[in-house]
Amino acid sequence: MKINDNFFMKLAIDEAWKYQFISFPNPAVGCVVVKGESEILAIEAHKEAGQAHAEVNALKAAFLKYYPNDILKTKSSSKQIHEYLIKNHNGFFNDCKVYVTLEPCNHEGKTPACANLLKELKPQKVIVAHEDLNNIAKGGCETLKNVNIDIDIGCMKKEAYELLYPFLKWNSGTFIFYKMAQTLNGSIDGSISSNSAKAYVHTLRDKIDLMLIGGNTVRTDMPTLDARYIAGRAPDVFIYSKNKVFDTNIPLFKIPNRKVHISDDLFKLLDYKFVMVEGTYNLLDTLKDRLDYIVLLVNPKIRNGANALNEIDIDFEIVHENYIGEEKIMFLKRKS
Ligand SMILES: NC(=O)C1=CN([C@@H]2O[C@H](COP(=O)(O)OP(=O)(O)OC[C@H]3O[C@@H](n4cnc5c(N)ncnc54)[C@H](OP(=O)(O)O)[C@@H]3O)[C@@H](O)[C@H]2O)C=CC1
Ligand SMILES: Nc1c(N[C@@H]2O[C@H](COP(=O)(O)O)[C@@H](O)[C@H]2O)[nH]c(=O)[nH]c1=O
Repeated sequence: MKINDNFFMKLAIDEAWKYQFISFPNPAVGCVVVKGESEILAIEAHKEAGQAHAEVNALKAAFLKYYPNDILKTKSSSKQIHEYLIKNHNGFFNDCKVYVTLEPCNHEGKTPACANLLKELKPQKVIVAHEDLNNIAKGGCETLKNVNIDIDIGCMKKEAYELLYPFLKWNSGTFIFYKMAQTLNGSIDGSISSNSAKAYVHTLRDKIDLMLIGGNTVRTDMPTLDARYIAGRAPDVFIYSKNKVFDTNIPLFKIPNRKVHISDDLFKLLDYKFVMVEGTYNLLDTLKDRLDYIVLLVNPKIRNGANALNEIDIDFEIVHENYIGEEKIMFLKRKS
């Protein structure tokens, strides 16, 4: 593979995908710092809303790579890191290139503006994959150009757009993704996922506004649908059902402060910004026109079990793929 801007930006994009959805309501963003021609000092991401942005994490990690015992390692809040680096950078970043998947923010929100930090640190070049479309945060590239920092915009823009897309959608309406776990041979019933994949799913449950689940799954599994693997918050639940008759003694109805909607009208979903559907092939076929992304978790085993319905016929594009332990995770969208 050629070591060029695309190579470094791909590292930033892949890092950001690890926190896709988990950074809600913020976008998933990744950042790589390279010293000189090709010395990679840091590959970082924005991990959670309220925590430091990708650039701040990457600039901190890059500095500590050269000065591992510097007092900077004790600074954890974004504001502290900004202030410390601005006072103590000593020109360290002047021969560095900073690759970031989204234009550095130009406004003070829960954390200080990344464009302001970069402006002070004066890296040799900032390479941005996608401009910020958010009216409040945009303008970072302009700020950097105004102090003569070399800027390049548009490196791996399509891939950066797929990364940014959930954020654009939940900011302007409702983002809906479908989560399905299966074995290598496509069976979907019983316990499939490893504990680490289940913990990942519970991390998603903790972040979403609403979970949609089919009526038959509720009757068959009598599920809880909480985030107990990570001691997280249980989302509201929408049971998609025509039948509408359920035993309300099952655990999902017993969670305090949870709203449970039982309906065959999907209009209610639009009251929520971030929705996860947990289901399998039948429901996927029914809901396919409404889904933004599909998250498929494939456990590397083959075993007897319930499988796909015969009539299903959907083509997907793989937007991103990775592993959670031994489990394959794929982010898919329907081919248009
Ligand atoms: N591996 C995984 O990730 C998951 C596995 N599962 C497994 O899947 C199996 C169940 O799958 P499946 O039988 O497909 O059941 P689902 O509950 O996922 O989907 C079918 C149900 O959705 C409701 N539904 C479908 N179309 C409509 C519509 N147009 N309007 C309103 N409601 C509608 C119906 O509920 P009703 O009958 O109440 O009207 C129907 O029974 C179980 O074994 C469960 O363990 C389930 C989720 C995730
Ligand atoms: N078995 C299975 C999943 N099944 C989903 O989890 C629900 C059970 O949730 P809870 O009662 O909270 O444990 C079940 O009804 C179905 O929607 N999901 C996965 O990621 N991996 C798995 O192996």
